[in-house]
Amino acid sequence: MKVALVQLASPPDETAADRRVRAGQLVESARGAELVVLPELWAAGYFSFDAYPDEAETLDGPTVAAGREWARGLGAYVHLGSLVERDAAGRLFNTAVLLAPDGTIAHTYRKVHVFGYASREAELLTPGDSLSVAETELGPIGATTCYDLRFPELWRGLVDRGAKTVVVPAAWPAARREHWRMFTSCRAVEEQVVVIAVNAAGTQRGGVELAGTSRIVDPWGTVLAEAGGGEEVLRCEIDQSIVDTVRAEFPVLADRRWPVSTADFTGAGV
Ligand SMILES: O=C(O)CCC(=O)C(=O)O
Repeated sequence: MKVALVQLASPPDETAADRRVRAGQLVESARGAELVVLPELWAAGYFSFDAYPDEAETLDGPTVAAGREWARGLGAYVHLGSLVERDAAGRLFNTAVLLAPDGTIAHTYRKVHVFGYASREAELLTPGDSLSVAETELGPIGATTCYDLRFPELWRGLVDRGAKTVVVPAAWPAARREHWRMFTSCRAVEEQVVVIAVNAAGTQRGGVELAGTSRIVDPWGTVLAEAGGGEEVLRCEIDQSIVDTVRAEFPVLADRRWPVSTADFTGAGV
């Protein structure tokens, strides 16, 4: 699978409309990739919390409309990262969208673990309550977003639903870059999946510096590609057979004992 990670910046002095145009140019430069992935809430800018209500859109809004065109134009899957979605009841979500090469929506995922540390996301957005694995021509792709990296039970839920690749759009600050590296590697090894983690770059509202460092990690823990700190398009070709090979040779998932047999863990202990 040929992938391109669009590690986009969301400078506070750029409008969302201008950013969509610029993002489209970067996406176009990824021609030849079968899957193109963008970061979390890049149109509004993750740290532009005051802008969430104004930039919120439905799945018929300008960001998904642009993504449909990109997907059709490239003949590729486009994972739009995520956008501030407004539902019919007026609630706001951090929603990831995967578009198929014909421009149709392959799946959506509303971020479950909204973030509240030095962030107003948890105050402004409603958490999602379901997991999603899309069956695609590129294999089963599971959805997570940013902070979800710290919750392994969500990842195990994706693996139990068949995920072999997991995409992680993010707006992860540079202050915790080593956590980002550690969790993306850890989840890949622990869940025996390919992790495609695409972070934002640059400095956002409030002077928050993003880590960049988008990366692809295989289930053996090998880092197949890693970006620098600035805006860039990172390309990589992934041999997806690595997932079945690693799972067969080192059958950690098959060796699970809980919750397969919880009775084993009900003893009094020491
Ligand atoms: O967990 C972290 O350190 C960063 C999480 C985050 O920035 C997010 O979920 O948007």
